[in-house]
Amino acid sequence: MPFRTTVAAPGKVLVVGGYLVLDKKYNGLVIAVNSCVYTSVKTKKLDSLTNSFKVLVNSPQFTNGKWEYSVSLNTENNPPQSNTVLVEQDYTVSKNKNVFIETVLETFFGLLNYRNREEFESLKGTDLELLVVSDNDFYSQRHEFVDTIISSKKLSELPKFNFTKSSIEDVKKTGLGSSAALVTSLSSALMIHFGFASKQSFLKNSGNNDDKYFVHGFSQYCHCLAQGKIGSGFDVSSAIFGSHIYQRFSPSSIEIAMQNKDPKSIMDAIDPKTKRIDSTAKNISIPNGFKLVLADVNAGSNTPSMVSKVLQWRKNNPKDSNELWEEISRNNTKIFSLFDTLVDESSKNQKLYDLAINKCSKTIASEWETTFQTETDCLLIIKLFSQIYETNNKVRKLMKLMGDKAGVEVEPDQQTKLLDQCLSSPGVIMAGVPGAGGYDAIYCMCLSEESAQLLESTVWKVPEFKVTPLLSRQSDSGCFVTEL
Ligand SMILES: Nc1ncnc2c1ncn2[C@@H]1O[C@H](COP(=O)(O)OP(=O)(O)OP(=O)(O)O)[C@@H](O)[C@H]1O
Ligand SMILES: C[C@@](O)(CCOP(=O)(O)O)CC(=O)O
Repeated sequence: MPFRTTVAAPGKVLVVGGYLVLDKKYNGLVIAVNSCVYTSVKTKKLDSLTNSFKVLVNSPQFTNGKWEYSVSLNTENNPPQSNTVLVEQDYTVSKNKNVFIETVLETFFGLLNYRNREEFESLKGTDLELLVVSDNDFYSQRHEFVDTIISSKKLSELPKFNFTKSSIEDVKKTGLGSSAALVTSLSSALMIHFGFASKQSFLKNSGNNDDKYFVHGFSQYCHCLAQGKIGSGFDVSSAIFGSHIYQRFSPSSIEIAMQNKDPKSIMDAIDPKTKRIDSTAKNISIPNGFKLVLADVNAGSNTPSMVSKVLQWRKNNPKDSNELWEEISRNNTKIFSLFDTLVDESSKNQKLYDLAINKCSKTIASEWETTFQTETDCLLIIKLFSQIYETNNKVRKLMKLMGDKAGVEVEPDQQTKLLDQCLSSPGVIMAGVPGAGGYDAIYCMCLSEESAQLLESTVWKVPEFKVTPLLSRQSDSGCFVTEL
C-alpha cells in the first residue's frame, strides 16, 4: 500500500443540454474546468491494535472542516450483520454530518471488507488521514474584498486553497460541482490507495479505461445515494472523464444497489465488465482559440426545485414539451457538429483559421458576416462562427421559453440583459446560463484572451450586474493522480 495517494477531480460547466440531459434520449456538452477538488489519503500506523480504525478528515478551508469516523465490523445479531461495516462519526469533533464523505467511506469500506475480510481487519491499528482542499473558484471569495467590483487579477493574488472564513454549510458556492468533484476525488484516491484501481489508470490524460469506468460507477452511486436522488450524473462523469458530450445512465442501473446498499449489489452495478452503468462520454474538442470564461453573479438559485418544476411541466404537457425539447435538441446537436467542423477546418488550414479568429475576436458577433462579406478566403470559417453564435442564441430563447411554460426562471430577464450585453462585446461567440440556469452564474465563450479581458473590464464591471469573474478555464483532463 502506498504511503499517500492524492487525486484531483475537476469542476464542471454544463454549457449545452441543461434539463434535456436528464432524459437518456438527449445529450449535453459538459466542459471540465482547471479548478479541482483534491483528496489526499495517508495511512498512519499506530502502536496499539484496536477494535476499529479511525478516519480523520480535514478540510482546512472551512471553520468546521473536520470530521472523524471510527470504522468497524457491525456486530448486530438481530439479524446477523457480521458482513457489514459500521462507519460512526465522532460528533465531539464536529456536530455536523458530511453526507458525501460519510457515504463514500461507508460504501468503500463495505466493498473492502467484502473483497477481503483479512485486509479489512488488518486496518485495525492504523488511522487513515484524509486531506480535502479545493481550488478557490469553487467558493465565493467575496469575503476577501471590500469593494463590490472584484477583478480576476485580485482573485489570482489570493493564497491557493484560501480559507473561506465560513463553515462548509454556510459557504457560498459558485456552481462548479463541488460535491461531485469531492466524491470523485475521494473515491478515486481510496480505490487507488487500497488497490481497487491502478495509479497508472489515473495518470493525467491517461484516457478512458476499465479502472476509470469502475471508479466512475462507484462515484455515481455514492453521489446519488448522498444526494438522495438520481440526477443525470453529468457532473460526476466530467469529474472522471473530463470534457465530453454526455448521455446519462439509466437510473435503473443503480436503483437496486441504492435500495439494498449491500456490497454484492453495488459491485454488480459498477462492474466494468457488465457496463450496467450505461452512460456515454463522447470526446469533443473545443475549437482552437475558444476560451471559456465564467462568472459568479451575486444571487442564488435553487436547482432541485427548478428541476422538479420542469419535470412536472414535462409530465403534464407531454406533446408540447416533446416538441420543444426536440427543437432544442436539434439546435444543441447543431452546435456540437459546428464545433467538430471548426476543429476540422483549423486542422486543414491553421493559417486561414487563425486569420478568421483574429478578425472576429475584434468585432461583435452580430456584425461578423456583414463586416467580412468580402473576406472570401476565410469567409467560410467566419460563417461557421456566426452559425454557432446564432444557434446558441436560438437555444437560449427556447430554454427561456421552456422556463416560462414551466414557471421556472431558467434565464431570468436580468440574466438575459447581462448575456445580451456580453454578446455585444467584441469576440464573444456564445453566452448563457450554465446547467439549470437561474440567477447565480453565467458563462461566455470568447475568441481570444484579449476579448475575454475586454469583456471583464467593460460589461462585467457594470455595478448593476453584480458580476464576479472566476479564474477557471476549460481543461482537457478528468481526474488525475497528483501531489499536493
Ligand atoms: N472541500 C470540501 N470538503 C469537504 N466537503 C465538501 C467540500 N466541498 C464540498 N463538500 C461537500 O459537498 C457539499 C456541497 O454539495 P451540494 O450538493 O450542496 O452542492 P453542489 O451542487 O455540489 O454545489 P456547487 O455545484 O455549487 O459546487 C458540501 O455541503 C459538503 O458536504
Ligand atoms: C438541470 C440539470 O440538467 C443540470 C444542472 O446543472 P447545474 O447543477 O446547475 O450546473 C440537472 C442534471 O443534469 O442533473
